[in-house]
Amino acid sequence: MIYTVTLNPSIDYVVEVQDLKLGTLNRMERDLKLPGGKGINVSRILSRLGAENTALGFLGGFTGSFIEQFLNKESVRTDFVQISGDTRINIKLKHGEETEINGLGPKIGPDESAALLHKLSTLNGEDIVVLSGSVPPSLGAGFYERLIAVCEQTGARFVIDTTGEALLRALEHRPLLIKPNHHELAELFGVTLESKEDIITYGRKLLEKGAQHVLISMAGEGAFLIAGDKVYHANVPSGTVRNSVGAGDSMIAGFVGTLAQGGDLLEAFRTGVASGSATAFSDDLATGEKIEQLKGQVAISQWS
Ligand SMILES: Nc1ncnc2c1ncn2[C@@H]1O[C@H](COP(=O)(O)OP(=O)(O)OP(=O)(O)O)[C@@H](O)[C@H]1O
Ligand SMILES: O=P(O)(O)OC[C@@]1(O)O[C@H](CO)[C@@H](O)[C@@H]1O
Repeated sequence: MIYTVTLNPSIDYVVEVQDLKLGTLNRMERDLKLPGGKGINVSRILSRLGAENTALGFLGGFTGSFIEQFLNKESVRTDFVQISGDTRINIKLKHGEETEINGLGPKIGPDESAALLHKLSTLNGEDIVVLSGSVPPSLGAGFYERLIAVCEQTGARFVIDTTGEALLRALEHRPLLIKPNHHELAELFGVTLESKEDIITYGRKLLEKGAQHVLISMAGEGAFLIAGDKVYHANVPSGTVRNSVGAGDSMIAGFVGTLAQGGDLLEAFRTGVASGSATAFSDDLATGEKIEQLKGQVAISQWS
């Protein structure tokens, strides 16, 4: 079974304003309220791909109830720790370009964090845990390390989608997958990546530091998968980008869901890319049908 962990879920309040003017009243053309947070997005796509999963993390208040009900209506299984604070609301403002304003997130108390660690301690070696997204400030920057330690005790494999020090510290624990985009990869090493060869050189370093598979997404410019001594490249399908929120999460879901269902590495890569693009071409996250449709447009070749 796959478990996703979203420490800091959100309602994503998607607001479309045609001609945004700061310092005055603007009226919305359209708005949309969606359950958000990276692990939750992974869970929604996994369910659409038929991959059994449970969404874990913290939810509280009226915003938390909205998310739980929405997920349950989509038949996403949930087992969140209920907290006393209100789950945050993140604003996704579409005004020709996309501007995001993400909340800090509620305070998580010691009993609440202990309850999540306890849930994870019941997993086993058959399970995969996807750890995604920001950590609420009250949990402290090292909280992912505590979750990884529990995964290691149970034998569950883990995927981590975070940035900076937290990602680097996770590598020695041999994550099944990490998925930086090329900008995050450059930031991790404090370098400028001038060419595809540079991207591969630094991607390989993440493998050397412990990651089992490294996916490097480059938005509309394709993606690399680095595994063992092989590097594969995928093109991305063409289409009209409507929304980039959750494209990376969809890619992770497509990859991990395929592996968990017994698919091979290249099929996982293909499904990952198709899932990311299918979300980029949709208002909400991708549907299973759209992902299937796009898979045929993803060509994978061995790069080196
Ligand atoms: N312009 C695009 N055209 C086609 N596919 C895209 C485009 N942008 C994103 N995607 C798809 O989504 C995947 C992930 O995109 P990206 O590299 O932007 O990751 P990310 O930065 O983690 O995404 P997010 O916007 O969710 O943070 C890509 O590999 C690709 O499959
Ligand atoms: O603040 P974080 O946890 O870094 O990111 C949260 C978030 O921006 O990521 C998801 C898209 O990947 C959205 O659903 C959500 O609003």
